[in-house]
Amino acid sequence: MPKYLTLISQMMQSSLSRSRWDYWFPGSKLRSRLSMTYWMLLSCLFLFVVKMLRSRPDVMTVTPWLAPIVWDGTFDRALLRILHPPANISIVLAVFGVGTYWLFVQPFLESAEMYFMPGYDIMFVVLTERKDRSMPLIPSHSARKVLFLHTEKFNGWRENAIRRMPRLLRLLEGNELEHKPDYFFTIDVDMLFKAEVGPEILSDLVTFLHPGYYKMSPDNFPYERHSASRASLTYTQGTFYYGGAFYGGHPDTVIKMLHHCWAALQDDVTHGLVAIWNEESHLNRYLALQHPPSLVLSPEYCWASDWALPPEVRLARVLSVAKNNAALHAET
Ligand SMILES: CC(=O)N[C@H]1[C@@H](OP(=O)(O)OP(=O)(O)OC[C@H]2O[C@@H](n3ccc(=O)[nH]c3=O)[C@H](O)[C@@H]2O)O[C@H](CO)[C@H](O)[C@@H]1O
Ligand SMILES: [Mn+2]
Repeated sequence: MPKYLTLISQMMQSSLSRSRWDYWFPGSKLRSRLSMTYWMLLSCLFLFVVKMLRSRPDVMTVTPWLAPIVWDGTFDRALLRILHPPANISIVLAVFGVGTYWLFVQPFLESAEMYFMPGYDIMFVVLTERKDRSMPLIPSHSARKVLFLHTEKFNGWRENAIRRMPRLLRLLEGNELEHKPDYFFTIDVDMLFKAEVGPEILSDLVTFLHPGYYKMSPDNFPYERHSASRASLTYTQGTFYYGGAFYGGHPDTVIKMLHHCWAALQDDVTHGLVAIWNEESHLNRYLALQHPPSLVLSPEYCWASDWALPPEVRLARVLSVAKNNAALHAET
């Protein structure tokens, strides 16, 4: 065979030989559909990131792992309502009103009734040791339900705060709820909703930037620094400091996080250790190393009521109430 014919035959064979792509996805139609979907998804992600970055150039709106950081002006509620149709989504918001913290329950529920996820199917779960729970709570015309559940009162503020984790696990894994909600959130009770908190918070694992540390560099974060603790993070680890007051997401994801953090916290206790910010320190380590949040709320979602608003915080959607800790904790 002449040399040039051998060359042509070799070229044809090599073009016909199956590439790795052909091997996994035989059939050209499927192949082209997959590659089209891939490019469409990639372009959507690119457009999304560009839009997020341009919407609020004064603040960080996307984490290094591409999770949105929700600031006023970064989302379109009408669009989000289409993506998360209120008719199809059930949400539980759980709060603890144990001991002296009972006094926060009424104003908290009134504000939540007004501003927490208007239009959605909401069940408020209030966990308390009190038998007498009589108060107006939320207006009787409200479509929202309040479920009171018993929880144990422990000795002292710290114990009551950390014991929320195992109690929430029991709530989510047991049969106290009629059915598992689509989303589950928990929040400190010493809070007031001041403006709408809507579908922009719906995601797999949600937490918020602590208002005291969002402008600081990670080496100034109050992470647990003692290497013996299971909450510890080194000075080169972690990107953000998250508050422990408000978190949630899909129930199964929250359950996984609670199991991990509660086991780590108990392990610390058996070694005589208490992390610097209790369960908040364990949450921070989990979110920094094990499972980065899929959505991060800006400090708009937990601002302190006695702090002035800096220009980047256009509004406080949720305010933590100024409280007299000495008096509150003395009686609890
Ligand atoms: C804004 C923020 O990020 N707050 C966190 C912070 O302190 P805080 O000072 O905000 O904690 P806190 O006193 O509000 O306690 C946390 C919550 O536990 C409940 N509670 C606590 C004690 C008690 O006797 N009865 C009772 O019901 C109540 O719902 C309260 O809101 O650090 C705590 C460390 O443990 C928690 O991580 C809080 O979520
Ligand atoms: Mn609080």
